[in-house]
Amino acid sequence: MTTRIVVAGSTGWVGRELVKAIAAAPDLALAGAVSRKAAGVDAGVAAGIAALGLTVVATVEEALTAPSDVVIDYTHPGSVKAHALAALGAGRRVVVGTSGLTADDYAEIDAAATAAGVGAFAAGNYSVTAALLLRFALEAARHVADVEVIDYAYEGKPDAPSGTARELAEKLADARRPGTQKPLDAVRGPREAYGAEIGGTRVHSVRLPGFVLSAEALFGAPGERLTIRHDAGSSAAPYVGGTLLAARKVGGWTGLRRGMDGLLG
Ligand SMILES: NC(=O)C1=CN([C@@H]2O[C@H](COP(=O)(O)OP(=O)(O)OC[C@H]3O[C@@H](n4cnc5c(N)ncnc54)[C@H](O)[C@@H]3O)[C@@H](O)[C@H]2O)C=CC1
Ligand SMILES: O=C(O)C1=N[C@H](C(=O)O)C[C@H](O)C1
Repeated sequence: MTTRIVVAGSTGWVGRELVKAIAAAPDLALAGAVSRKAAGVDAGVAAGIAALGLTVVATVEEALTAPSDVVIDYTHPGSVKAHALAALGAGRRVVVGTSGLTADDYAEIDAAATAAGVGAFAAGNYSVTAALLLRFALEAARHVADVEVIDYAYEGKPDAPSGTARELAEKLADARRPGTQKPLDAVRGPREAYGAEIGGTRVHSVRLPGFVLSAEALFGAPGERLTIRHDAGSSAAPYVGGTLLAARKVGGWTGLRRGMDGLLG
C-alpha cells in the first residue's frame, strides 16, 4: 500500500532531500509540498529534480485540502506545533523533524494525536548513529550517575538546546540515579554558567561558526571520565532514512512516540 506524504518545508535543507527520496521510493507518494517561497512551482523542480506534477503550496492548511496519510514537518521551531496540530486535527499522522519544542508542546501534540485516534512521532535526531549515542549513553547512565550534556551547533541555529541534546537530557534524567553535583542554589556565581536543567540533566549549548551539530554525554566518576559523542556532518542524508522509516511506521500506534532509538528495534 502506498503511503501519501506531505512535506512541510519542502525546499529546505532536509525537506528537499525528503522530496527526492519520496519520489524515488516505490511505496511512498508525495501528496503535498509546502514552502512559502516556492509556492506555485512544481515540487520536484523546487527540490532540484525532474517535475513531479505536484505544485508547491504556501501553507499546511492548503496542503491538507488534498488527500494524504502523513505530514512530515521540517520548517521552523515557530511554526511546527501549529502545523502538527492542524494535521492531527485533519486526521493525518504526523512526523515531527523540526527541533525546538518543549516537553509541554510534546504533551499537547500527544493529546491531539490521542484525541484524533492517530499516531505521531518525533525525534530530536533521526540519524541512526545519533540514536546509538542515546542508547549507549543510557547504558552508561546505569553505571555512572554523574552526567552533563554539551550541545555544539552552528552560530545561526534557531533553537537551543538542540533537539538532539534535549532528548538526550530528558532520557538521561529518566534513566540515571541521583548524582553528586551540588544543587544550583549552593553554587556561587551566575546560574547560567552551570547550564540549563532539562528534565533534571544539565545542558550546555555552544553556538559557534565551524560547528554543524554535535552532542556529547559527558560522564564523570572519581578519577576518570567517559565521553560519548555524536558529530553530524554537512549532509542532510542521515536524517532522511530515519524520517521515512518513521513515516512508514507511524500508522502503528495512537498518540505521540518519541526517540529514534525506539524505532531501531
Ligand atoms: N530531528 C532531526 O533529526 C533534524 C532536525 N532538524 C530541524 O529541522 C528544522 C528545519 O531544518 P532545515 O531543513 O535545516 O531548515 P531550513 O531552513 O533549510 O528549511 C526549513 C524550510 O522550511 C520553510 N519554512 C519555515 N517556516 C515555514 C512555514 N511557517 N511554513 C512553510 N514553510 C516554512 C523555510 O522556508 C525552509 O525552506 C530545524 O528546526 C532543524 O533544527 C534538522 C535536521 C535534522
Ligand atoms: O538545526 C539543525 O541543523 C539540526 N538540528 C537537529 C537538532 O536540533 O538536534 C539535528 C541536527 O543534527 C541538525
